[in-house]
Amino acid sequence: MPHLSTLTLSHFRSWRRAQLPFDGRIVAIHGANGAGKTNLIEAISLLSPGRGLRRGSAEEFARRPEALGWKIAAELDSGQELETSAEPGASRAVRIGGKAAPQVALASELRMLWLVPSMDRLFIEGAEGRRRFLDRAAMSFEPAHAEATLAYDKAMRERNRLLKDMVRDAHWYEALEGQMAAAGARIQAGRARTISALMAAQNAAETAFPAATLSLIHPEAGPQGSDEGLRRLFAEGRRRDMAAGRTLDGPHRADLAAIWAEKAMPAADCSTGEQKALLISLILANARALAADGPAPLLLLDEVAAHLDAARRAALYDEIHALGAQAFLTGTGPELFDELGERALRLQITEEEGESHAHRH
Ligand SMILES: Nc1ncnc2c1ncn2[C@@H]1O[C@H](COP(=O)(O)OP(=O)(O)OP(=O)(O)O)[C@@H](O)[C@H]1O
Repeated sequence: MPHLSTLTLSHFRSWRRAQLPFDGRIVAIHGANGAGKTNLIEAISLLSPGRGLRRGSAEEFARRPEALGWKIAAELDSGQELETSAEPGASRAVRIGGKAAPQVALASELRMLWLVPSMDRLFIEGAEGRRRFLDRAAMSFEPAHAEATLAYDKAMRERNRLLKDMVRDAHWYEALEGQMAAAGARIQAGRARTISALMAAQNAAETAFPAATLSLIHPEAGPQGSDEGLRRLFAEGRRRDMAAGRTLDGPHRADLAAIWAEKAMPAADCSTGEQKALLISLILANARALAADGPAPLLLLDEVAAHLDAARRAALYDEIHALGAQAFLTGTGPELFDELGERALRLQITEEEGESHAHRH
């Protein structure tokens, strides 16, 4: 399975400089609050396209107070080298094998899934987070999903500008709506395939985690799936959209509905611990589905262990180990990782005078 064999951090958040070797085993990271554990796995998350697991900006990542340029470099077991960095005031750049590359190209090098504490409220908060969660899963299966969402958003922003400027001329809209419909239909198809793949992977597995029944829903009924249907939806919505000054309906309003299958309970009504178990279940299902026809993804699981009782924790570790995935797990105390035994490499993170350090033991 592909894994990181070395990670080098330079001036990234609380990390001034570090070079960390890994061996493909699970990495159990412990340390006090604020030591820099999340910063470490956030750095790894930036080896995939996007803004990382905390959705930060290139500027925020720069180590304060110096605010020099930052850099993250990794060597994979295949020998491939990935690097991402940003100079002060510039956006982040990517190099693959020493050559400048677009950010989206990272998705073809490494597949990565993560679970972070801010996702604990995923089922309770607005649709945007769930949509992003689903789209990230879709991208993990098909990197081209990212391009479709970028194309859709770009055309929609231009359409919204016309709407705000009260442009009435239909032909200005037709080209943009055509682009939105084509990209939107691809997005919706990718989402539908992802939902089927996740549910199939949950149902096929022997797992300690609950299965969720998933569906794609929309705030309004309308043709949301096909190129032609979407074209009609946008054309018919023009007058109403103009009054609102933006595109009111379309794939950008879709939502992921989740139900705890066995209890027929909507996820939002499940307990905090149950919601966490559902999320873990979805991430594991995603990882299993990926591993079924390709390499297992990297897993970044921030403070997941602390929320689970000992039996569920042991089950999680067994399932990750069975996947063969290189997983990075964080927690405040080393005892949270006892059940992993020899299956994990252990890193303690400490912080001194605002600088994080890693100690292997
Ligand atoms: N740009 C930055 N420059 C320097 N330090 C930073 C920067 N951004 C965040 N920090 C510091 O990093 C620390 C937070 O690190 P991190 O979020 O990794 O903690 P953690 O070990 O995961 O802790 P917890 O267990 O509380 O989640 C804070 O002390 C914060 O001040």
